Amino acid sequence: MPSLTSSAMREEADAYYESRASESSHPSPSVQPVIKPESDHGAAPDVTFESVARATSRSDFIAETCSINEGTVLGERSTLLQSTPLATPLPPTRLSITTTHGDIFSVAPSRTVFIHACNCAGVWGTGIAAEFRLRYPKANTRYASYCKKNPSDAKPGTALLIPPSPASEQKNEPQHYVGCLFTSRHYGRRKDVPARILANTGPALLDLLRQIRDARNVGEDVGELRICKINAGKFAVPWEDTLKALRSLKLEPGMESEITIFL
Ligand SMILES: Nc1ncnc2c1ncn2[C@@H]1O[C@H](COP(=O)(O)OP(=O)(O)OC[C@H]2O[C@H](OP(=O)(O)O)[C@H](O)[C@@H]2O)[C@@H](O)[C@H]1O
Repeated sequence: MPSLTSSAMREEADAYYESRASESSHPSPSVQPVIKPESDHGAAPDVTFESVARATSRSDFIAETCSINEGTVLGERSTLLQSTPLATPLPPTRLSITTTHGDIFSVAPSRTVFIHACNCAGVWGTGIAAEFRLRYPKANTRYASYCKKNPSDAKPGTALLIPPSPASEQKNEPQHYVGCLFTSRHYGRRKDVPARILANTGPALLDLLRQIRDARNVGEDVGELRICKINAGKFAVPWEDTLKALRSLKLEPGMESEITIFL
């Protein structure tokens, strides 16, 4: 395969990435190829179309380009990499899910976020919600008053991130967050139908991830995310359906992507 000129290669690279972007659900990177015009730095890098085709992202392409040109444009390599932010990998756009068995509350590091499905009526009645009520009474009070005082905010498809209580800090107890996903308006016999609960689940988790991102952005130390088999008990939604909804979630930039499900 003959070598391409840098402008021809830029066109090949653009065409290649445009076709990849249309095949994939990942957003197309808003970056430009790093190869400079020949006039910028003398001889064009000796890059073939195979190096473009081998690369799976533009940053791979840069790495590939640099390694191919070791010895010939090595002096320029550092300039290229320093002058461009392109080597940063694309942020994950899907949840990275780890599953484990056991008690969600066992041996949890400080700052862990425990996530469960909630109704919008302010009641942690039975199931794992009752366990939350006993373990985190202050969080229960906060959740109940949020639902009562802000009925227009506590809507299905939203979430509430409850920070650790200051009292737990004073008593030197573990500092835990509670993440409430409002997946059904009511509970018991008035709970929403499974299809509605499922439709609320993705937006509720995204809202929680937004709140976590915002808290971290102002310097809060929000730790790992743990979630139970939400919706699968009292809400009577088949677990596989909820898992599918979690897997298909599209994350926004800066959102936490790692989550552990306790089965
Ligand atoms: N320690 C533990 N570690 C790990 N997993 C644990 C566990 N303990 C239980 N689980 C599992 O956690 C899943 C969720 O099952 P749940 O039935 O609780 O919740 P859900 O999400 O279906 O429903 C929400 C409504 O439940 C309540 O409703 P009430 O108010 O009583 O009307 C709330 O208030 C909401 O409204 C089930 O797989 C359990 O095996």
